[in-house]
Amino acid sequence: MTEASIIDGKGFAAGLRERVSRVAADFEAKAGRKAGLAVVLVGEDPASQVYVRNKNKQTVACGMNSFEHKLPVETPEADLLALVEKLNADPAVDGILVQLPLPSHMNEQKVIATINPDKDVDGFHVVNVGRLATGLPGFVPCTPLGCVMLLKDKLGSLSGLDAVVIGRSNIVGKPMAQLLLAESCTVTIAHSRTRDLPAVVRRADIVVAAVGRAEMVKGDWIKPGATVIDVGINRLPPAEGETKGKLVGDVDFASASQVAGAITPVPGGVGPMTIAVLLRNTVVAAHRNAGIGLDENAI
Ligand SMILES: Nc1nc(=O)c2c([nH]1)NC[C@@H]1CN(c3ccc(C(=O)N[C@@H](CCC(=O)O)C(=O)O)cc3)C=[N+]21
Ligand SMILES: [Mg+2]
Repeated sequence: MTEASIIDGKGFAAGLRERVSRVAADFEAKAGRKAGLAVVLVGEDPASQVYVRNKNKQTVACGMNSFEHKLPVETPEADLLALVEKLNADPAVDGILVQLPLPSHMNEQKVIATINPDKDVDGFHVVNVGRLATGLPGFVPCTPLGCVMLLKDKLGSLSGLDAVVIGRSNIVGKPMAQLLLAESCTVTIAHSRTRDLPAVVRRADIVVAAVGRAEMVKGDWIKPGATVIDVGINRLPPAEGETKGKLVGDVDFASASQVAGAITPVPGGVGPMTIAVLLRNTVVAAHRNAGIGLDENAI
C-alpha cells in the first residue's frame, strides 16, 4: 500500500493568514480603522491560556486589533454577560469570542445567546446555527470551516462523495455535517451509539474524526484512498523521562496513513486552521458590519 499524502494544514493556514492580512489592510484603508477581535477568557486553564495567547498574536500579526479580556474564575455570570453587552455595543469590536469551556457556574448557552450574532465569529449562536442549516449567510464555526477548506483544496469538488463524520458536538460534528451536505456529500453522522462503527467508516470517501478519543480510528477502518481529516487533539501521558506527553489525534496515524489517500497530521493539521479561520471570520465581520463590499470567497 502506498503512503498517504500529508495534508499541510499549517502551511495552508499560513497562506490563509496572508490573504487575511491583505484584506485587513484594505479594510483599514477604506474604513479608517483596523478590524478588531475581542477574546474573553474566564479562569486560568493552561491550555486555554495558550490558545488565547496564540489568537492574540496572530490577530495583531494580520493587522487587526486584539482586545483581550481576562476574568477571574469566580466572576459572576452577570458580569460576563455585562462585558459581552459592552463588546456588542463597541464599534471597534467586529468579532467576539468567549473561550470555552466556561466555569461550571456559568450557562454557556446563555452567554453565547448574548453575543450579537453578527459579531459571533465562532458561529455558535443559534441564529448562526440556523443560518448554516438554511443556507443563509452567517458565521460558520472555525474548525469545521477549516476542514472543508482543506478538503476542497485537496479534492476540488466534493459533490456526491460519501462522508462520515464521527462525533456530534455542536462545535464540530453537527456544523461539519451541514457544511459537507452543502457541498453535496452524502453525509453520515456517527457517534458513541453507532453500531459497527468500523463498517460505517469503511464506506467513506471522506472521514472526519471529532470524538476526542486518542487514536481511536484504525487503519483497517479506512477505505483505501479515502481522505482523512483528524480534528482530535489529545495529549498522551508523558513517556519515561518526559515532562509533556505527545499530542495525538483521534486517528491512529501510523496505521491510517498506510491506507488513506490523504490525511491531516496532529499537530500541524486542523488545529492551525481553526485560528486562521477565526481571523478570516473577523475580517469578514468587519466588512459586513461596516457595509464595505468584499468578495468573501476569494479569501
Ligand atoms: N469559543 C471557542 N472557540 C474556539 O475555537 C475554541 C474554544 N472556544 N476553546 C478551545 C478550542 C480549541 N481550539 C484550538 C485552537 C487552535 C489549536 C492549534 O493551533 N493546535 C495546534 C497545536 C497546539 C498545541 O501544541 O497545543 C495544532 O494542532 O497543530 C487547537 C485547538 C479552539 N477552541
Ligand atoms: Mg492539528
